[in-house]
Amino acid sequence: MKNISVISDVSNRKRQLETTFDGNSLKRLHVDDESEFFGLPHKVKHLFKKHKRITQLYDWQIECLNLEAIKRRKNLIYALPTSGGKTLVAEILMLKELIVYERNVIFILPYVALVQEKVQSLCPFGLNLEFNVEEYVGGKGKHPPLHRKRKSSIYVCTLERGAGLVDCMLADNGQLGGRTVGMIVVDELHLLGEQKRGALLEVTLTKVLDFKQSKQNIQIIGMSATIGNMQEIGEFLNAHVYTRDFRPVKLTETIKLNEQIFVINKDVDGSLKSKLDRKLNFDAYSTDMKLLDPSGIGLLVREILPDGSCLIFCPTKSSCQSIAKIIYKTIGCEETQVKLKQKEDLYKALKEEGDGKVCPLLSRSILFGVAYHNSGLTNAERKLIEEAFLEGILKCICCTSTLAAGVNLPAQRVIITSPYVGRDFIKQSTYRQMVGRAGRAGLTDNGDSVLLFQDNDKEKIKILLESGVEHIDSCLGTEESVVYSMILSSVSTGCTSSQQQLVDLMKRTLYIQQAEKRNVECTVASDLVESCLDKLKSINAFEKPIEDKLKLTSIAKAAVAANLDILEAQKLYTELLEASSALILTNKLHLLYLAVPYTECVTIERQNVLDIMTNLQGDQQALANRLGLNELCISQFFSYGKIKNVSENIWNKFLMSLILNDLWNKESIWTVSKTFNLPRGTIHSLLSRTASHASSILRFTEALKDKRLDHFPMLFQNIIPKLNIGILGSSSDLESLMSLPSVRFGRATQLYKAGYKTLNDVAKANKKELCNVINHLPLKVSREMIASAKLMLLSEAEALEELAESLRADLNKSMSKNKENSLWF
Ligand SMILES: Nc1ncnc2c1ncn2[C@@H]1O[C@H](COP(=O)(O)OP(=O)(O)OP(=O)(O)O)[C@@H](O)[C@H]1O
Repeated sequence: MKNISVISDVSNRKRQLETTFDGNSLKRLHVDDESEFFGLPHKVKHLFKKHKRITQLYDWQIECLNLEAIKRRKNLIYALPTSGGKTLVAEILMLKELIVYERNVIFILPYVALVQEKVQSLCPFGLNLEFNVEEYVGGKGKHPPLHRKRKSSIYVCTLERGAGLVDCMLADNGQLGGRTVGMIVVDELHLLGEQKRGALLEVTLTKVLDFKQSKQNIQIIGMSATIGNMQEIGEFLNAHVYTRDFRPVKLTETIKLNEQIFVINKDVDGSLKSKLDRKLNFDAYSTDMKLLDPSGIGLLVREILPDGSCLIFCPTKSSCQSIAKIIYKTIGCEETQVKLKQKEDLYKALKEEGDGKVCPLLSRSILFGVAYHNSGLTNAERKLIEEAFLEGILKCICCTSTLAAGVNLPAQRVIITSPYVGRDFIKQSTYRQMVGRAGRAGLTDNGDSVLLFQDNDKEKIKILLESGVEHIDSCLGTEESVVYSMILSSVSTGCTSSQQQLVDLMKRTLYIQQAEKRNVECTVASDLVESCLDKLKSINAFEKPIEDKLKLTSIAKAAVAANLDILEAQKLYTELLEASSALILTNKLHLLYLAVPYTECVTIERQNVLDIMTNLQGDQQALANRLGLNELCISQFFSYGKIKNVSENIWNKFLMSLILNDLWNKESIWTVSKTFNLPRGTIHSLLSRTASHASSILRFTEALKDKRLDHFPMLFQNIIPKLNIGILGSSSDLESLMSLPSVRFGRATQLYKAGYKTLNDVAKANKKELCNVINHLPLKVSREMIASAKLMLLSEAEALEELAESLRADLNKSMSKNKENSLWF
C-alpha cells in the first residue's frame, strides 16, 4: 500500500510536510498563512471576495467548518434551506484538499448546467491557486483521466460521469490521473431518492465506502436542502450530520385564492396559520387585461417593479410561453425604457446563438424585461437568459420546475402559478426548492413567494404546507440494471471477487439497511446477490470461475469501462459487428445512427415521419435498406402508426440519426426543427445525449480490443468533438473557442469575428475589451472566460511537458540499458 496518512488537523500540517502522499510535496503550502482562512492561504479569502463578493462567512458556515468531525476527516452531510450558503462550505473544504493536501477531488452535481456553472466559477480559483479544473459532462472529459502529476485536479461531473470516475479511481487503487483522491463531494444529496439516478448515486457511494473502509480515507461530503431522514442517511454514509434552519434573507410565504392573498405561518406545534394580507387590486387593469390575466399574475409582478425581480413557475412547458405573453402585455410600457441598450445586446446575442433568428415571443418580451425558460430553448439561449436575469436586464422569467433545481437564480419574488407540475400535484421538496429561490443574499433583505391555487385544492394545499420534509427511500430495489452494474463494476475494479464479498457490499447499501430496519421480508442481501449473479451468469457476463473467483468476460469488462448497461453493451457489440461488415462511410449518417442511444425516443408527428421517409436520399435510403426499413415498414407505419418487422429501437434510432445528419450537413437548427416539427431544445438534448453515448462507445471499443472493431475508436473520435459542442455544422475554427465553459456558438462566432480566434487570444484578452466587442457579456463571465482559457492552455502545456519528461525518462532508461549491454556505446 502507498504512503497514506490520515490528516487530523490543519495544525498538523508541518508534520504532513514530511509524510506526504505518493511523493507529492506540499510545496504550495505557505506556513505563514496558517489559520488565516480555515487553514487556507490568505489569498483564498481575497478570491472569494473578488469572484463571489463574499467578505464574511455566516455563523453556521464557521461552525460547520470547525466541526470536530471535519478536523478528524469524518464524512459529513449537512442540510440547510435553499440559498443558505451550503456550497461555500464545500468549496472551502475542497480547496483545502486540493491546495493544502494536494489530493484530487471529485465534485458530483446533478445537472449538466450546474456542472458547467461550477467549472466556470472554479476556473479563476484554479488559475490563482494552481489546480486543474476538469469538466466531465456528456462526452467531455477523458476516461480514464489524463495523468496530471504537477498539480492536483478537481473533477466536476454529473452523476453518471461521476460513477465512471469512481470506477476508474477504484481500479487504480484510489488514484485518478496519477494522484490520490482525497474527497468526494455530492451536491443535492436528496437525489439518492430519485429512481435510476438515485440508485446509481447510492451504488457509487456504497463502493467508495467499501473501499474507504479497507484502503484509504476518502472523505465524503454531502449537502442538501431537503432530507427528512438525515440521521438514517448519515448512518448509511457513516457521516456526521449537521443541520440548521438558516436563511440569509427572510422568506415570506403567501398563498393566493381568487383575489385574496394570505400570509402563511406555522405554529410551534407545526399547525398551519394563515392571515389575510391583502386583496389584489385589479383597478389598474383594463377590461381586456382582466380577460387576458384573470388570476392577476401580471399585477403580482407589477408589485415588485421597477427594482425587484421575479421567477414565475408554470406547470407545463407550453404554459411558460403563454404566461410570458400575459406578463409582457400587462406589466406596463415603462419597462421597455429600462436598460434598453443591454436588452438590444441581449437580443443580438440571442440572434447569434440562434443562427440569425430569435424566437418571435422572446424578441418581443425581452424588450419588457420578460423571458420564458424551458427545455424547448437551446442550452445557449437558456444560458443567455439566465445571465441577463442575474444582471438585472431581465426582471421576470417564466419557467418550469426544472429551473428551481437546475440553476442558481435568486429572485425577490417567486410566483407559483399552479400547485401542479404537469398533471401531478406538487411535491413538498419541489415546492421548497421553488420558494427557496426567493430573496437575494446581499441585495435584498427579504423575499416572498405566492402560490396560486383554486378552491378545490384547498385541502391538498394545507397538507403540502403542513407536512414535514420528505424522507429519502432507496430506489435500488426497483433498479435491477443498477444492481447488475454494481456487481460487475466491483468485480471489474478488483474490489470484490467472490460472492461473499458481494454480499458484504450489498449489506452496505442504503436499500438493504432500510429494508432491515423496516423488517421488509424477502429483502436479504445474500438472496439478492445470488439471484443477480444467476441472471448475469445466464447472459454470459462471467468467465468460468476458477476457485470460486468471479471473472468478467471481455464484453462485461468493456461495458464497465464504458459505463454501459451489460444488456445494452451486448446489443451494441452485435450491432457494431454487423455494421462493421458494411459500414457506409460516404457521410456521417451511419456513424451517427450507431451513436444514438438505444433509449432515445423523441416523438415525431406521423405526417412528418411519412414526409421524411418518402423523401430519403441516396445514403439515407441505403442505410434504411441495411436496417430493413423498407416500403412495407412505411406502409405499416402509415396504417397503424407503428412498424412490425423491425424493432422499435432501430426505427427510433434511424429517425434520430436523420435529425443529426441534417445538422451535420449544416442545415440550420430552425430548418431541422421545422422539418421534424420538434422544439430546438429537444434537438439539442438529443445531441448532448448522443455525444455522451458516442464517448461510451469509444471507451467500449477501446476496452474491448476486438480486431474486428478496431476501426471504430478512430471513427468515433472524429465525430465526438462536434457532438460535444453541440453545433455539428460549425467550422472547426470555432471548436477550440467553444470548449470554454461559457462559450457557445454565438459567442464563439463573435469572438472569432473580433479577432479572438484561439484560446491563446482569449487568454491574453482584457476583460473590459471583451465586454465591448461581445454582445451581452457580463464582466464576471468575461473574467471567468479569460481565466478558463488560461487554465486550459496551462493544463495543455503541462500535459505536454509531462509527456516529454516521461519520454525522456524512458529513452534515458533504454540508453543506459544499451550501455550496460554493449562494449563500445
Ligand atoms: N457568507 C456569505 N456571505 C454572503 N453571501 C454568501 C455567503 N455564503 C454564500 N453566499 C451566497 O449566497 C448565495 C446562495 O448560496 P449557495 O448557492 O451556496 O446556497 P445553497 O445553500 O447551496 O443553495 P441551494 O440549495 O440552492 O444549492 C450565493 O450567491 C452565494 O455566493
